[in-house]
Amino acid sequence: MIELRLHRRKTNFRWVFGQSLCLGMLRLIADGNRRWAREKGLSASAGHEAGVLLLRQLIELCCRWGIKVLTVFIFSCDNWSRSKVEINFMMSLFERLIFSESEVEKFSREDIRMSVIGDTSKLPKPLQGLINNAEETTKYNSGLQLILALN
Ligand SMILES: CC(C)=CCC/C(C)=C/CC/C(C)=C/COP(=O)(O)OP(=O)(O)O
Repeated sequence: MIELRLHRRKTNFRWVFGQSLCLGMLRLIADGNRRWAREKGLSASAGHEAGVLLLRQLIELCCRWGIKVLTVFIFSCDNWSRSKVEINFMMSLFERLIFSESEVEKFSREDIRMSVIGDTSKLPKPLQGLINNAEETTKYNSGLQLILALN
């Protein structure tokens, strides 16, 4: 299994995907959203939003390259120490861009099975509901297994 910290400038995606294709699984740790935004003179929120869009592209690539299991660590316990505003923004991103019904429908059309690992009990209740719905809706899909590690 390949594990890397996802840093836009340092990651050789071609190499990573080549290796992962052989092994069928890839494990990523989201990192550097704020640094990337700062370098571009953007806000942390813009960095997180770009991070989620990058995640969507990675998922597409994994489907295309035939990777069977993609695990992404998108929120760690340490992240709770950030400001309330930033945490709320990250939670709203997860709700809107990953677990909303319309996004889950898209994942399902691509035959992606979604699962969440980690302690979800501290997440906002609406997000918990969306996660349950995503797991339930996609549980019989047999393409890419997308595992999102939260908290
Ligand atoms: C695959 C991918 C990129 C997904 C992004 C999903 C997302 C919005 C996660 C939010 C929390 C997080 C751990 C961001 C990582 O960058 P950071 O805020 O720790 O940035 P820093 O390392 O520059 O401080």
